[in-house]
This record gives sequence, C-alpha cells and structure tokens, in this order.
Amino acid sequence: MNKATEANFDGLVGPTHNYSGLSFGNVASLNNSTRASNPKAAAKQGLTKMKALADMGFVQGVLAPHERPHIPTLRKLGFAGSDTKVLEQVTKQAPKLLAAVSSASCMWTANAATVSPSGDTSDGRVHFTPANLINKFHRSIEHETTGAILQATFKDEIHFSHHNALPNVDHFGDEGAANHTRFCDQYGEQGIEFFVYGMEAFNQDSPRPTKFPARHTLEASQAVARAHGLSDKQVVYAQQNPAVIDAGVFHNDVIAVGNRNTHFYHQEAFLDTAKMKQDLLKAWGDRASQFHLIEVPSNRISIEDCVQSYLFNSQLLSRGDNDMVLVVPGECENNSTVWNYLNELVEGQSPINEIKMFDLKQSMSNGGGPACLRLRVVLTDAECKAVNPSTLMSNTLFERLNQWVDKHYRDELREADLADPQLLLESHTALDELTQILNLGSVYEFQR
Ligand SMILES: NCCC[C@H](NC(=O)CCC(=O)O)C(=O)O
Repeated sequence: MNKATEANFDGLVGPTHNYSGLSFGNVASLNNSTRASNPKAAAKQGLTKMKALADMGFVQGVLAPHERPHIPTLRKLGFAGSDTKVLEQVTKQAPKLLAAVSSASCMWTANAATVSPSGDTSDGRVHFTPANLINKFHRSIEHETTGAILQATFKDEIHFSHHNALPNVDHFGDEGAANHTRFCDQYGEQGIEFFVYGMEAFNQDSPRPTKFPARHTLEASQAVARAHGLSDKQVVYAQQNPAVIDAGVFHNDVIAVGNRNTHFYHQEAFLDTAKMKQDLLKAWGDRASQFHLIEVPSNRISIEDCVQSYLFNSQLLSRGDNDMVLVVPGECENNSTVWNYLNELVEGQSPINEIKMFDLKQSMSNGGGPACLRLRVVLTDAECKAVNPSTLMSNTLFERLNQWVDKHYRDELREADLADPQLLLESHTALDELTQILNLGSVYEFQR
C-alpha cells in the first residue's frame, strides 16, 4: 500500500457571483433570488477557509472559476454580433438566460467531478469524470471547462486519467462528488466507494420525489463506477429518501458526510437505512466494529434544521487515526438545536472531536456550504508531486489571490448588472491574469 493523503481542491468564487434563483429545489437559491451579492467578500470567505485548512497541515488546492457571462453559449443559442451586441440582445429578449450563463456556480467543486483514487481503480491511476450537471441549464455548461481545468491541474498521464462527462440527458444526470463518498481505513489502500442517487431512470416504477427533481440517477453512478474500473465488491449504492429531496435536500451532501471509517448522516437521509448500513458493513469486511455509523435521529434534529444550518454539508477531516475535525458553516452556531448537538458530539465517544466554523454566508445564500466548495482528491506522495504546484495553497498564493480579488472584483452585484459589458471585460481580464498565477495555460474559450 502506498502512503496517501486526502487533498481538498476548492473552487475559487468567480467575479460574477450573484443571486438569481436558478436552482429549483434548492431552498437558499430560491429564497435569496432578489438580493445583491458581494463577489469580493464571497471570494475572500472561500480563500480564508482554504488558507486555514492549509495552515492546519492539509493539502489544499484551488480550482479556477469559469468565464462568465458565457458568450459562446449565447452564440450557440443564436445571438450574434460583437460581445456587447450579444449582451444587449439577450438582456432585451431573455434576461433569465443571461443570468443562467452568468452564474458563478462552478465554485461548488463537489459537483465538478467524481474522483476515484488510484487505490481503487483497475489501472492504478486517479480517475476523474466531470459531472454533466444536466438538471440545471446554468450548471450543464460547466463540464467542458471543468475538464480543461482538471487536466491543467492533474496533467501527468502516468498518474491521472480524465474521462468525458456522461451523455447529456436526464437518464444519466450526474452531480459528481456531492453524491459520492469514499470509506477506507488508510487512504492509500483500496476503499469502498459509496454512490448515492436520487432515482432510477430506466425503472419508471421505482420511488422518486414528487415536488423537486432528483438530479442524479443510479445509471449515472453505475457508468462512472465502470469507467473508473472499480471492482463490484468495493462499490455500494444507496438511494436518497425521495421525501428529503422534496424537503430541499437536492444533493446527498446536504444530509450526510463520510470520511475513512466514519459515516455521519441523518436518520431520514436514505430510502432504506437498514440496507445502507448492512451493505457498507458487508463491504467493510471483518473489522466491522471499527466502522462508525453516526446516525442523527429526527427527534433530535429535524430535516428543516439540517437544510437551514447545513450541519451535514461539513468537511470531515482526519488529523490522525480516530481524530477528526468537522468543518461547519457559521449557520450551525446560530441554530441552538444544532449547536447543542455538535457540542455533545465532540465530547462523546465518536472519532469527531473538534468543530471548526467558517463564515461562508455568500456561498451559503446560494445553497453551498463548506463541503460543496471542495473536491476531495486522495493522492499518494508521488501523485501529489505530479499536481500542478501553482494551484496549491501557500502563504504566497494566498496573498497573491487576495490582491487579485481586490484588484478585479466588485463588492456589490445585482442581476441587472449582468448586462454591463464592463463586467464581461473585468471578468476576462481577471481570468486571463489568473491563468498565469495558477499556470493553467489557455483553459478559456476567450483566450483561444
Ligand atoms: N453543492 C451546492 C450547489 C449549489 C448550487 N446553487 C446554484 O446553482 C444557485 C445559483 C443561483 O441561484 O444563482 C446548485 O443548486 O447546484
């Protein structure tokens, strides 16, 4: 077994971060659709979390934002002429479309891709499949650039294998790592990959939500498991409880989080909790007593409190064997039921023995907590050395990115501002400079 560690790659918030109510089924996105955003504060809140984790000794990387408004999409949809002309026309004819192609939603890199570490894959490489995010138009335009950025970050073909996104249809709706968790004893050994889905696409009679969409299908997860070369006995599937999707749990990472030998989840998260436990314990094998199932009962914390506080959208990080820290959003402290629970949890017998809290309000107001903002990539020492070093957080990079944000970002943005041709120019200038800072090459269409 190779020694390995879990790295976190956070999405850097882009200059057009705004609230426009694009995500039906995501309570925060719908509730905040008329508010002004603060892109500068949003980017800095994210950077503060990344830096704090790097300072705690974790490997922390940065994934660049995408070009927005995305003019190439508007051109595909028939708008023509200069960029300014395109903006002018779309503003007049289809303002909601402009909002959709302007979203900074690629910041939530838990949805960027599904990643399988080399310990799990048949060819011994780390595999990446960008998520097609087909359920929301504004997110369905992410996967190509995501793929380009992942390839510029994890370049070496000896260590890294990059797949295309799955077919762009609802049957293969894929929301990436937000619905994927890996359990293991040590990171470098073969682990259990746990795929959670919202519905079975090819089985009309199977249970599914009635109010909000199930974004992710079983068939998508199966395709990713095949493409990554995972062995059947190391893969476990579980269906989300349709009722919690209808209550605002649009991704499983709003209601469950896992790391190594610990699964922390809500009693109502899964359609069949007993089966989920049985399947995980079976895959875990003969050391079942070392696997921790921390189930939060409904009479302790309601689904509504989970959705409001984002308790489970936390990062569960190992500082050593049986020593984990839970990184939660500030909203958890403001909810006394959740806060009391967390204090009891760290004092109890579970491996979770510290809580760290971050102010991520700008992202939270669009339904993205600490876990949404990061893509986990388990890397051996050799793989870690092969990562593009300019993307790894350090004192220098932290300072450089803060200066970059100060120079290029606005501190207030409303939906109406998205029509401003100056914003497009600012965004291109900023991203062009960023590709140099992160040494990414020409990953954006406007650079080619
Ligand atoms: N993992 C968290 C994802 C949050 C994301 N929100 C958004 O896209 C909201 C954008 C807006 O409404 O402006 C989503 O729902 O997929």
